[in-house]
Amino acid sequence: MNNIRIIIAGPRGNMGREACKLIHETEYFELVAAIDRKEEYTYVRDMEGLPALDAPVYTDAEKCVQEVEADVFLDLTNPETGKKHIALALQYGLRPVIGTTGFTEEEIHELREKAEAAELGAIIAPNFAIGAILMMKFAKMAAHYFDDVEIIELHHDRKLDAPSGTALKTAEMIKEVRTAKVQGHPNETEMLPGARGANVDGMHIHSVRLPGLVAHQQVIFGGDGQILTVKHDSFNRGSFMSGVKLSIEQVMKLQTLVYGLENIIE
Ligand SMILES: NC(=O)c1ccc[n+]([C@@H]2O[C@H](COP(=O)([O-])OP(=O)(O)OC[C@H]3O[C@@H](n4cnc5c(N)ncnc54)[C@H](O)[C@@H]3O)[C@@H](O)[C@H]2O)c1
Ligand SMILES: O=C(O)C1=N[C@H](C(=O)O)CCC1
Repeated sequence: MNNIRIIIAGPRGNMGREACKLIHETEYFELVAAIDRKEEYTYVRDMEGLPALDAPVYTDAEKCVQEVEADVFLDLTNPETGKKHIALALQYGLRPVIGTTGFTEEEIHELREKAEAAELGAIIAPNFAIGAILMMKFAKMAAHYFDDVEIIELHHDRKLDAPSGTALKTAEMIKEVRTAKVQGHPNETEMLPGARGANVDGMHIHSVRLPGLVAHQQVIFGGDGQILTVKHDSFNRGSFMSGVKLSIEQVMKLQTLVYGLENIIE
């Protein structure tokens, strides 16, 4: 098998550091360049705490994809940059693996058309943790039997987006099978705006942000005399790396855009 040549954006972030380690430790992965915000580093090996990789560091993403031959563009930056990078990768014939969130349905549809026209694989993964994918799948399964559900997502207080991509994805998956219903008392009033959380098709999503947390979610279903809770916790960024590895491998075999690893994992 040929090496999979990877460009990473955001190598010094929490996720980027783990991903650089993963690439370094995987025999058939090769880091060919990194994209950083700071003009301070020449090679990845110059970055504190990162493996001794000779990949050059760019601050201009377009220059990077023009100059470096690569197969996969791995983005672990922020929602705004992730959107720019996925378009850039597809434009220059690279397969994007995007870990950032915040894509609308229309944006995903448009990007899928671009990927298919270019015959390129692309993956947008709101959550790379295999346990979180199973949590979403189990929640969808339960939604066949319970129409009343609330989602509580809990993350570290450095997170930029709310609700989380995982919570939105979970709500979308539940929506596919749940009988539409406005939940709670028909006359309920919020004494403080936002008290009932965000509303997706009558389901409520609550976002908690606290130091000490990493990424956690509970999906709570209520029925006559019973409650079912489906729960997942990521305690460190290492929990996401098996999904990052799988995504890099799978994107090489795809010719379309896949949104969510539940579409890849049986
Ligand atoms: N899909 C998943 O499973 C998953 C898991 C964890 C985090 N995330 C998402 O991944 C992203 C990164 O998370 P994190 O915890 O590592 O965040 P972080 O803030 O620790 O790291 C982000 C890094 O991106 C860099 N960056 C920002 N803009 C950039 C640009 N224009 N070019 C190059 N680099 C740029 C920052 O300098 C920083 O080093 C976030 O959007 C987060 O929501 C996804
Ligand atoms: O740390 C984050 O930010 C995470 N974001 C994902 C989301 O928005 O669902 C999940 C994993 C951690």
